[in-house]
Amino acid sequence: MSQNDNPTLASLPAQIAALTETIPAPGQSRGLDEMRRLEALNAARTLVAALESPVERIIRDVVMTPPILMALRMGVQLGIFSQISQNPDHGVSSREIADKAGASPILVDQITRLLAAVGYIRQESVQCFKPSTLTAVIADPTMEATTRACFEIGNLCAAKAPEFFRKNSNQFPSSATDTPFQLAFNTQLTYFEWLGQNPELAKDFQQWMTLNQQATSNWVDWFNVQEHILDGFHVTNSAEDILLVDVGGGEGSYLRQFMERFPGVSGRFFLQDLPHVVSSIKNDTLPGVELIGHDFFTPQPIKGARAYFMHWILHDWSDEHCRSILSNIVAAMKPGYSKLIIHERILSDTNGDVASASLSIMMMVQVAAFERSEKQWRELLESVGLREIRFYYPPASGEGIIEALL
Ligand SMILES: C[S@@+](CC[C@H](N)C(=O)[O-])C[C@H]1O[C@@H](n2cnc3c(N)ncnc32)[C@H](O)[C@@H]1O
Repeated sequence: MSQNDNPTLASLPAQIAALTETIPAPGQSRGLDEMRRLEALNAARTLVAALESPVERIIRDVVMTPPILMALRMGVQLGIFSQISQNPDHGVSSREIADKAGASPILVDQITRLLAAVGYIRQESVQCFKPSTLTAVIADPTMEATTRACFEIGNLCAAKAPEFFRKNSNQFPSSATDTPFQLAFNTQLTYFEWLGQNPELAKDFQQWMTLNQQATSNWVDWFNVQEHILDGFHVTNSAEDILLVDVGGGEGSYLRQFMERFPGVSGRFFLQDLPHVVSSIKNDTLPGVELIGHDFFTPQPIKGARAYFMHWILHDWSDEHCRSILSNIVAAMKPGYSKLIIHERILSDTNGDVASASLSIMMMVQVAAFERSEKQWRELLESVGLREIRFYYPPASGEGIIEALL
């Protein structure tokens, strides 16, 4: 019996289409719970891998990925997503997009053709487009900023990486001032020093941080903050009641999340980051938070807090730099009381996930750093005298919590 005679295989396209129809739209009340959704997504990816030939897969990754990324970046630059999402009923023509952007119509045609083919916009008729489910999402200013930041910086570093590694005999970058980033941007500055001199991209970068926070599971919902932080908090009704210091806290999205989840808890909250970041935070966006311009390579000025929190800080630095950052916090911690709370990926030693492995490569090519496994975290924290190191994993996937005491 040929495969075409096998009734199960012959009806495969119809079976998959019928199954697809049963999946509720995101946010619908009878939607899948998050665990089930991720399990189903993995199963669907296995199905695609079974159907796609190896050569098709390789061509998709190697040949098609760069133009798709470029079309997404150009979609932002030409205002394609915002225009189409603002005109859901009538749709927008290539000519209208070109006129508004001052671009040549044939350039717009090139970009819209690919964007429609990959589902970011929907083709209504010849050269006329309406929103798909992705259009309004990518037209959001945070998402557009993320697209710019990841393309302008991350993509360029990745593109320069093979040349960089050829020149350095394929060794892991030895310092944050000698990575594909410096080659790509022809600079001797580190990534963060360079951002300090490029305010537009620095703003986009902080938006990307906010997006990451919105897109990943919320640590205050799954980590037992009450038991691990609040229950042991000494309240003396004095200026010494410091609950949380967010070290390198960016624009404060994680602090805001904490305060919204636990409104009314007593104690002081601090946000620290480089002066150019802190000074860009608008006063009314973080009520109740004390802002401090602080370089975490210098002594920690806030002593004896209940918790020192860091998200996406240590993965930006080599072990040597991390020891310096950590030692400054350790010197401020009250033994047996202050907790270090690190919110980062914890790499598994086998069968790693795509997101963690990709982020680790991004860290390597931009800042000579990497994501860490449990063993690497433990060795790092023990090397600065921390103890009672515990690991907590989110319910589905994403970033964990590493807790330590002095
Ligand atoms: C990857 S971002 C994470 C920001 C924030 N924790 C979040 O998750 O949204 C790293 C942060 O470290 C800050 N940073 C870099 N070097 C620093 C330094 N020497 N001292 C203090 N903050 C620094 C950057 O400005 C940036 O906001």
